[in-house]
Amino acid sequence: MSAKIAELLWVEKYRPKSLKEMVNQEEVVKRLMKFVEEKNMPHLLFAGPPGTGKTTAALALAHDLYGEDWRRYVLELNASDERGITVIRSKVKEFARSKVSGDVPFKIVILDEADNMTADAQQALRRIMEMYVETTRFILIANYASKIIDPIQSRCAAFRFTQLKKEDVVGRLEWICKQENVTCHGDGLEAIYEISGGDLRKSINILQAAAALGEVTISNVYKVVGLAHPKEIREIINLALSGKFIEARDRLRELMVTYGLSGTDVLRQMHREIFSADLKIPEDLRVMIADYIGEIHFRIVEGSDDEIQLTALLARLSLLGKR
Ligand SMILES: Nc1ncnc2c1ncn2[C@@H]1O[C@H](COP(=O)(O)OP(=O)(O)OP(=O)(O)O)[C@@H](O)[C@H]1O
Repeated sequence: MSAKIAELLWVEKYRPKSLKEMVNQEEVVKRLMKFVEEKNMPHLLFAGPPGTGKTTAALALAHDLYGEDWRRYVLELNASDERGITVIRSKVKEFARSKVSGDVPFKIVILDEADNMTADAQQALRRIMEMYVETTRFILIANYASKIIDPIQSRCAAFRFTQLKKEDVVGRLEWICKQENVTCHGDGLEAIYEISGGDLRKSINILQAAAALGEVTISNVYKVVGLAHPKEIREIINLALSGKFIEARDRLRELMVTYGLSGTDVLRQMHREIFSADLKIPEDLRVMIADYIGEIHFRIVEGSDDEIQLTALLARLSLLGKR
């Protein structure tokens, strides 16, 4: 990626350069720092959910081992793009050929998305790892360690990355806003976390898109991800339950046009709101609505008309409210 693009994308701009800048993943960072201290390490396997810092940790480890010049000693490959094991073999061969200088006696090959390789390709990879072990260490990155064949797993020290916690994600987003001089609101940042879970890459991308609309408010966040504000969904449910069927239907139409929502988008959001403490309705009502949503969802997926089905759902809610 060119330096210019990296500067434009906040995920790259704010990617920690050194291990000590990583957010959370304390156990992992502590063990990696030991390798830096000893200037030695085995092959490594990083596994865990997307956007939790696996690639970042691999690059930061290289930075801390080799210093500012680290890129000379690192070969980054994407196992799923450059699928052919022959490509990997020839690139690694070429890379491992030149001698390492300095006090770290090996270079590093980072193989991203290693779990997308077929078992055969992994067998070939294992042989490559053995062949160049004198001069090269591999860092394999995967979402699922279980998809990596046993012989490779047993040759690697395994590191498990965990989903980042809410306070970690929100804290990091707040810090980025400060660096960028962007105004952010607490509920906007929390909404980002709700949408992206502990995936910090996704969170930072949403943050940047929302900031481009001015401020990071909850409505800008929902706008950029193409979802309705949960409050608006709850209002529609409440309108229907209180018998204001026509008004509920008009609001729903408006919402779908504004946010470009499909029938299943609406149902998914309604389904989420049914479990929200902010929707003040008795539990037996939640049970019935959840049941209706399931039925309507099935009909839409089977090809029934979005508008007719959503209107039917609102009609049922209106009748329920009249019980
Ligand atoms: N633990 C973390 N500390 C600080 N920033 C992080 C962390 N995890 C992720 N990020 C941010 O998210 C971006 C993506 O992270 P990274 O590429 O390391 O994810 P990954 O775990 O390798 O994900 P994937 O499995 O999708 O490749 C980074 O550029 C960085 O800005």
